[in-house]
Amino acid sequence: MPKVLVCDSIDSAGIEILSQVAQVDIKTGLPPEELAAIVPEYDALMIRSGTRVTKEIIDAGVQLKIIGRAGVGVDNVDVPAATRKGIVVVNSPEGNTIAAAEHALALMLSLARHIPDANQSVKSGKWERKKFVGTEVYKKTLGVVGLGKIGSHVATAAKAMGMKLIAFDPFISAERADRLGCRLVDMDVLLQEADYITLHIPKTPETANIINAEALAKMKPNARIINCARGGIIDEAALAEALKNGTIGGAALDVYDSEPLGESPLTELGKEAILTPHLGASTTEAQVNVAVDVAEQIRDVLLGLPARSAVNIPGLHPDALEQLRPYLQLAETLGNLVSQLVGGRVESLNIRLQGELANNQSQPIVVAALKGLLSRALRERVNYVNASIEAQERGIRVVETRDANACDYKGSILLQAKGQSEEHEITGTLLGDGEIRITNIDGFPINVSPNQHMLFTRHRDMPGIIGKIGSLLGSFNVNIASMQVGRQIVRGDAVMVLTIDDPLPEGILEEIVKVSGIRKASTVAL
Ligand SMILES: NC(=O)C1=CN([C@@H]2O[C@H](COP(=O)(O)OP(=O)(O)OC[C@H]3O[C@@H](n4cnc5c(N)ncnc54)[C@H](O)[C@@H]3O)[C@@H](O)[C@H]2O)C=CC1
Ligand SMILES: O=C(O)C(=O)COP(=O)(O)O
Repeated sequence: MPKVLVCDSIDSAGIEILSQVAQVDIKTGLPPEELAAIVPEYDALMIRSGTRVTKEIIDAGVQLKIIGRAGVGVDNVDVPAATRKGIVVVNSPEGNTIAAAEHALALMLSLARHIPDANQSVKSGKWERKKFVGTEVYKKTLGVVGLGKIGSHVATAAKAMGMKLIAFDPFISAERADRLGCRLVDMDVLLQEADYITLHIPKTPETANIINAEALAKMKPNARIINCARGGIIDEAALAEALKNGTIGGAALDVYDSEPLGESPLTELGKEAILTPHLGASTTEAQVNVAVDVAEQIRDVLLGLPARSAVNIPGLHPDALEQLRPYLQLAETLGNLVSQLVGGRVESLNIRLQGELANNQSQPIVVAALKGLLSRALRERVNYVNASIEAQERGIRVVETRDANACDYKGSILLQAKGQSEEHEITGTLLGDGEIRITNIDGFPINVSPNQHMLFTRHRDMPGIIGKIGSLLGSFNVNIASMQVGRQIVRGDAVMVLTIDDPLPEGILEEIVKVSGIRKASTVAL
């Protein structure tokens, strides 16, 4: 039974799903050295933001197949290191959207009405109505940085409260912003015009410290900023200084550069700063959503099925993936076949998607073909996660073309692989029942259902040659399952594909090429 290590607090609904297919160990709050010591036993890790999955942990995780992040941000996982090792990283892109958006809104209103400090004051026996006079958000301008899932929900709710909306997000269209009632502006305009700024961007090298001393200096003196996205997007020292100096009016933070926050100038501030301990996703509903979403994906991957929200595999909607799955198998088989025909190192691969496939998303098909191409050299070490990187590192030039008018079949894939001394081309399609058919080899039409053991020959089309090969195989006790010949012109060049029941015995290939008219023979094993 596979083993899953749950490293952070996960809702029991997720644990139940995992327990159906795996032994589940729950060990939260492990120091990195202890995690590194036990990770070799595990097939899967399930984490939240509390665990850092570094390259060291990934290297130690020799059995790891999947890392599941029960939430959105995967900045605590070394995704490139996982990809390099062929480990799938999945998250739950939508499970906590509402929770995070509502927390940002709660923080905005808390800043506007000083709720945390007023609550503290009443609990300490005081009645300070004058001290806690607030401001309305109605008709104020909210600047949304990052108009993705969470930012959009915040924008919709803020619109309903009568706020004016501006947004900065270089990756979304003005039409989408328009539909949300937002005016897209550049960052400087947003900093200068907003009364409230709310951050909903991932932490990346571009967004690190995007709110620094210079940005804070551009904000209105009474402006307030909310960070419910990631620590490190705001320069915390510069923010503490700006709040102390009155450069800006207030800040509410849920996330920090280093968590738990510990000693920080932020904790010494008054009612102008509101701090929560990374609670954005901490609602009962969101925790059930993310736990179920990620546990299902871990279960599926452990059962050999694809994950719906892998961050390091070409993404496809599950329905689209289901539709494409037979073609992925076809591409992988053709990749494997063509690499064996080429023999040595493949230097370039041309992938042509034909017929109805030409209008499809090609990336998963390309990855599948590369997986097949590399499987002879890398065996089970290559998978859908690392095939592209492995191909890139081996210097394989990949060219992708499309031909919607190639209409011999509904959809077909042509692979053309070039090695140092040989170049081969193979086309395949799917029959109605999803069965794979090879329809062309090196320009010769053929109709072969690929088999575990095959023999390919290139020969001159002349009387007697097929019989000679048949008797030769018979003399080595090789049973032929099927035989197909393809030629372009009578008595010209031809190809022959034999599917056989067992691997060819040693020495027989040498005998086959001695037969008059045979130019070349090679075996292929799937
Ligand atoms: N506090 C908490 O507990 C939670 C925090 N989060 C964090 O919230 C953030 C946003 O999450 P989602 O809305 O689900 O992500 P999303 O991917 O739907 O949206 C992110 C948006 O940021 C935009 N963006 C990326 N780089 C940008 C840049 N340099 N400048 C401006 N915009 C940029 C993207 O175009 C996208 O529209 C993530 O960092 C996530 O980790 C998410 C859930 C809970
Ligand atoms: O989903 C996210 O990105 C979050 O930040 C939530 O973090 P958490 O799962 O609550 O540790």
